[in-house]
Amino acid sequence: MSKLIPLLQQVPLFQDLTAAELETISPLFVERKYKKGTILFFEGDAGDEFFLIQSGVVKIYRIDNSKEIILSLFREGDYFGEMAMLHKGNPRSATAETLEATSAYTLVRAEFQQFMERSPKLCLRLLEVTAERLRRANEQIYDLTFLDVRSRAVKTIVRLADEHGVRKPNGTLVDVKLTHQQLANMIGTVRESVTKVLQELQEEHILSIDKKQILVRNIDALRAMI
Ligand SMILES: Nc1ncnc2c1ncn2[C@@H]1O[C@@H]2COP(=O)(O)O[C@H]2[C@H]1O
Repeated sequence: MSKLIPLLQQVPLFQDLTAAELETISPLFVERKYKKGTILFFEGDAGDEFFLIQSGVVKIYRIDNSKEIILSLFREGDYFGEMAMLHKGNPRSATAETLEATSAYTLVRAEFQQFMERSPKLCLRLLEVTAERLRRANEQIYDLTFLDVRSRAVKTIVRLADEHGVRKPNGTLVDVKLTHQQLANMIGTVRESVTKVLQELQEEHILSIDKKQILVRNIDALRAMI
């Protein structure tokens, strides 16, 4: 059995495929390894590959005049690059860059489309994830329009804890190393404002930071703020 099959079985997108379908699709993926800081593709590139992360972290962002907004962070079991692939001729909607050494499986458009044509369940799962990402993008628009920096920072940290958190005896550790600048690029503000909010939250004993990793000590207090 291919070593990819256990990963595919854990990814909601592929979880309805039969054992035979998994056996057919798994050899079509190509395993790739990337160093930290590798650009996988740029916004605007032509794209015909789908990426499934085996390990590591990838940031999805847009940049304008050296100002960056991070749209999402993806980790093991997450996929990206499906948008340009679904519609031939659509360019990449954002840039993808590894935040850590990353291992991913890639699949070319023709193979993926063949599978979509054969598997309505795969299409439904793809729609579910796309709808969830749209819901989150709507929330980001709302937050950027109506919330102040502290509320946006709190929401971002709660989301990081929910999506990248590892339970520890003294709280939830966000399992991604992020600089204040990268957090600012997720929140849509400047580094100085993030430093100020993080300082306040540390003084309130809600979180602590060690080697660029956030440990949320009181997630309930953080949730109560949003
Ligand atoms: N707002 C977003 N939230 C989550 N993922 C996104 C968002 N925008 C783009 N992406 C992902 O980033 C990828 C960039 O390349 P694609 O447009 O091919 O496919 C895109 C999606 O997989």
